[in-house]
Amino acid sequence: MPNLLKANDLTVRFGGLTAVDSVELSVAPGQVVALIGPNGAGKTTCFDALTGFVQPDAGRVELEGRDVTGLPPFERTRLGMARTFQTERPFEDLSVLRNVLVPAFLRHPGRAEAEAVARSALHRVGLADRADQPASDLNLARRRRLELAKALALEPRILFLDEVMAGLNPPALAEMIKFLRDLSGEGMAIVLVEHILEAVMQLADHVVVLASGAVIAEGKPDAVTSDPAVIEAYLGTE
Ligand SMILES: Nc1ncnc2c1ncn2[C@@H]1O[C@H](COP(=O)(O)OP(=O)(O)OP(=O)(O)O)[C@@H](O)[C@H]1O
Repeated sequence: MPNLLKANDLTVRFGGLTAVDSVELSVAPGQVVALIGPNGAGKTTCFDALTGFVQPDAGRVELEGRDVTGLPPFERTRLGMARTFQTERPFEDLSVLRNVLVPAFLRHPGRAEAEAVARSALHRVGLADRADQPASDLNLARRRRLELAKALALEPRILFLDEVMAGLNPPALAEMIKFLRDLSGEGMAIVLVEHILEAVMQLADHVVVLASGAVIAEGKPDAVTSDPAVIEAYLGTE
C-alpha cells in the first residue's frame, strides 16, 4: 500500500540540543504507528514537526507524496491531518457540541452541514447524549473523547494522538483501544505517542522507538519491546 505520510531525515534542534535526529517514518492508510521512548526522547517534538507546530531544521514531511514541510498546521489540516494535544484544552464554558462545531466549521462553513458533522463525530465517540452540557462537566475519559471528536470533525485521513490514554482507568482504556482499533479498521491512519505499553502492544502495527531524538529500534510491538537496546534505553533513563 502506498504511504500516506512520509518523513525523511526529520531533524529539530533547540539550540545545542538535537530533540529529533534524522527520523525516518512512514504511515500507510489504516496503519497504526506508535512512537515510544523514555521521557525527553523527542516524541512530542517529532509530532510537532510532523503536524507543522514546529518547523524542522532539516528533513521533509510528505502527505500523499506532496511536500508539506513548510505548511502551517491549518493548511496540513485542510489536507487531511488532525491532532490531539497532551493536555486537552476545551472551551470549558461552551457546550460539548459547540466545542466540536469549531473544527467542523473549518471544513463546512454552512451551519447545518457543520452541525451534522459535529453531531456525527460526537456520536462516533459516544458523547451524543452530552452534546448540550458544558465541556467543564465532563470527566477525564469524556474529555479525551471530546478531543477525539474535535479531531474527527476535521474529517482527517491521518490522526495524530498525543497520549490520549494517559490516566484512563482500565475500562475507559479498553474502550479507547477498541475505538481506535475500529477507526483504523475503517482505513484511518493513526500515529500515537503513548507511554502505556499495554495499549501500544494491542494497537500498533508498527512501533518506532526514540531515544535522545534518534530512532533506536522499530518493528512489530513484540519484537521491539523485547529488544535489549530498547530495554536499556528505558531502564537507563527512568
Ligand atoms: N521548546 C523547546 N525548547 C527547548 N527545548 C525543548 C523544547 N521542547 C522540547 N525540548 C527538549 O527537547 C527534548 C525532547 O522533548 P520532547 O517533549 O519532544 O520529548 P518527549 O519524548 O515527548 O517527552 P515526554 O515523554 O516527557 O513527553 C527534551 O530534552 C526537551 O527538554
